[in-house]
Amino acid sequence: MKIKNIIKGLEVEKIYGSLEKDIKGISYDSRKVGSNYVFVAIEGFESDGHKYIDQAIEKGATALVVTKDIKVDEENITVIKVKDTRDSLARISSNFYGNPSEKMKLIGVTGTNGKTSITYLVKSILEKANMKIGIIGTMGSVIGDELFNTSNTTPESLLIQEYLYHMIEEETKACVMEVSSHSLDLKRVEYCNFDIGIFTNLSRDHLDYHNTIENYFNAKLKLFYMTNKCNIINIDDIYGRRIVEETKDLDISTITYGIVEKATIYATDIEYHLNGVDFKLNTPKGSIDILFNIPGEFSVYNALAAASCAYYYGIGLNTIKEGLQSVKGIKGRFEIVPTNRDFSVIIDFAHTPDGLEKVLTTIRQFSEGRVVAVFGAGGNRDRTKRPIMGETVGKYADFLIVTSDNPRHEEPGRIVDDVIEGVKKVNKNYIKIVDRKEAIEYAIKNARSKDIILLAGKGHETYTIIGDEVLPFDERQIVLDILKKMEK
Ligand SMILES: CC(=O)N[C@H]1[C@@H](OP(=O)(O)OP(=O)(O)OC[C@H]2O[C@@H](n3ccc(=O)[nH]c3=O)[C@H](O)[C@@H]2O)O[C@H](CO)[C@@H](O)[C@@H]1O[C@H](C)C(=O)N[C@@H](C)C(=O)N[C@H](CCC(=O)O)C(=O)O
Repeated sequence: MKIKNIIKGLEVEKIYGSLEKDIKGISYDSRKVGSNYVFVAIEGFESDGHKYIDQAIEKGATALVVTKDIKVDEENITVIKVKDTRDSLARISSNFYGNPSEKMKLIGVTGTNGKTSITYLVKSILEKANMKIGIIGTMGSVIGDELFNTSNTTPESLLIQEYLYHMIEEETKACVMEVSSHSLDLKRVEYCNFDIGIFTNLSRDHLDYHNTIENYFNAKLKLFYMTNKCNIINIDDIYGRRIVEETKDLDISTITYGIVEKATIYATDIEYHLNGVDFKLNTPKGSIDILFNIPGEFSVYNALAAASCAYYYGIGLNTIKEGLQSVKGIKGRFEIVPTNRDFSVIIDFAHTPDGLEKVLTTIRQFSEGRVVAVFGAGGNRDRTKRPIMGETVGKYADFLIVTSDNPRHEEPGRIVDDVIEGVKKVNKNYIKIVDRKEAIEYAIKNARSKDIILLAGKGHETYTIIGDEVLPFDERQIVLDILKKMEK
């Protein structure tokens, strides 16, 4: 594609050199530049892409997108100066891949908790309506029948556009994408043509990045100004009600959902049990009973969000029911590990105070024995939430084993101490075992009849991040190995 076509719609300050060159690819990382590439120099948090321009040229870049004045051989290298290279990266990536989001139904899901589950529920329902669906999110990206692992929940704009392009090639009709607050702030989803935006809930998280919950909210809010057709909002959440208020003058539809507040789509007759939750799904076009296979109130909210999306697309209630009921579970979301013992082990991704409260109150509804929580907090991420996580788990669990969870570059013992600071305020029944495998082993070896052991934080992850290393760590397998060892 010629440079002049790639930069269509780009806000350009100055251009040096020819726009007639053919471009074979785009990269914002000098190490990944190939022959006849555009290199986009981004001023990041750790480093500045402008420092790597020489390397990018050496590797074959023939065009540069920059924000700073630079000196290069203008005969051979085209330089495009812009105000914002993150925004520019999103624009040129979308152009390069033929603006794929305009050729499909794109559904964005944002909020602190529930995003991943909702993407899989939407996929399940739309598939029952004979639509081929792609996913971009925490558990990787689903394109056709393949799963591609991504390190971010919402990848960089270049990768998003590439994935959407491949989805179109696979004749995918819709993509459900988890949209993180970081991605909204860092313009990864700019120029994505969203049909629908879904809001789940908002609670304390990522304050290391956003500093205040208000900034965090404002980042999420952006999505609801980007959608073209419909915003789907949980109005039982105070921030959901704010989104409805803030976007009320936009010329798009709003569907609200909830259990408590008067919403467009709502649940009644809710009956909770350990293996799921039954409820009546009510819509303006009628009601239907749902036997949902994932327990907890949070599951009702997730199901309502997905049902609202399907409802907007005119999918009938029976198909919605079929789609919801055919989901037997979602990896790492209230996942019960089969132990064949008189105690239970549940793996859940909960890693925020609100997420932990939701999963623990759900367990509390059915627990007949003790609730034992094995959990920790991630390193190089929001420190302020650690004691609050400790206090929350301390309130709901009978016994706590505070351990490591992706320490990254921090000293794991110190992170555990930060968590314990909060635990101590409410509960004295805790133990510190920094090594997560040993912590799980301790929980299982000391389990009593009817105990429920919650392994919180890792969820679907099958690795642990220590320093820059990503090491294998699959909790399902670890539990089974420990049980096997105990049999000997
Ligand atoms: C804070 C943050 O989000 N940082 C993201 C950001 O990094 P950055 O732009 O600051 O990169 P940098 O390291 O300073 O480098 C600046 C530029 O120099 C370039 N460079 C660097 C070295 C070199 O040799 N050559 C070169 O060209 C880099 O490619 C980059 O373009 O842009 C990178 C490329 O897209 C992201 O990978 C990176 O995410 C980091 C890894 C991250 O962990 N982000 C987390 C916080 C995040 O985004 N999380 C959300 C939410 C998850 C949740 O909900 O729990 C997510 O969506 O995943």
